[in-house]
Amino acid sequence: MILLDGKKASNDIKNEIKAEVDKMIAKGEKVPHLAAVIVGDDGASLTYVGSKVRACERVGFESTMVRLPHTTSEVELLHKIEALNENDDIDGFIIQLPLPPQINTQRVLMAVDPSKDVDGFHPENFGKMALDMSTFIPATPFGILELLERYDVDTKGKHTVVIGRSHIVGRPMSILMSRKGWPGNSTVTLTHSNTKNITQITSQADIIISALGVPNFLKAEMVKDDAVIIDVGITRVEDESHPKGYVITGDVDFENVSKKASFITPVPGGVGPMTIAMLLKNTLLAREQRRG
Ligand SMILES: Nc1nc(=O)c2c([nH]1)NC[C@@H]1CN(c3ccc(C(=O)N[C@@H](CCC(=O)O)C(=O)O)cc3)C=[N+]21
Repeated sequence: MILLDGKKASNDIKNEIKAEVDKMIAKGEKVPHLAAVIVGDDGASLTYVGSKVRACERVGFESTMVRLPHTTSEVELLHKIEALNENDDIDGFIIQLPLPPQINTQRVLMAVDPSKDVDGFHPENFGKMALDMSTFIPATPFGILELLERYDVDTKGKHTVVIGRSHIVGRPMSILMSRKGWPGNSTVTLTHSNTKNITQITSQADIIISALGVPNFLKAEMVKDDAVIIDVGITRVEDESHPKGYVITGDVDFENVSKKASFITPVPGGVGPMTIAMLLKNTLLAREQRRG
């Protein structure tokens, strides 16, 4: 079994990005500037956005965190987005999800200038991705592709089973794994909450990408020998014995599944850190495209 070490790969990527930023600085160019908008004070969301800001500092990017109260109206958020779209100093920005219930997420994501949409959530960018056009690929799926590539995982002609059809992971992942080229070229089955007999499907998978959010959902009995296992789950499970009061738990019963797997991502330290590294990569791309 080979561990797909997202912590290590993300550090390598950050060093590569840092080297690019150093070149920009040496030439007297403006460095990439990422903004993150967070509405409300959900603990997990604040942690993730905090990690993104720290990652920016680490590679030499400028960053701005925009904090809005949980009572923010959709119109107020749309005005903030308009300001970020027009602010020439900002190269890319993200609206941290989930948003409070009074705000329509799809309308908000459609308001982001596609050229600054480093999350790749705008329908124009999602459409481009589905059509193999160059665009911002959503950070989590992008990070998974990057991990498969860095560990030289063979995906061609393999059966990939994706669990979960979310707009930010499962759905784009199913499209990307079926695309021509590598990583990709696999035969994809997209499973979800209405899938019947999921064990019958996962047992036939060469590659399983689980983005469900149910701790320890994927058991050893559901996996065939030598499968490649990608765990996107990051649920906080209460645990009094831990200083933080919780442990981050993946979708995969790692202890038992890892005994059968050829490659497997740990949680934490797998897909999560890759997500942050690829957001930085998209922001660097946004800067380069805006410079022309
Ligand atoms: N607009 C938007 N873009 C996102 O990319 C986005 C989002 N909204 N909403 C929530 C999800 C989740 N997400 C994670 C990022 C990093 C870790 C991460 O670094 N995880 C660490 C552990 C972090 C911890 O201690 O909680 C790890 O897995 O090792 C996890 C999850 C980005 N998301």
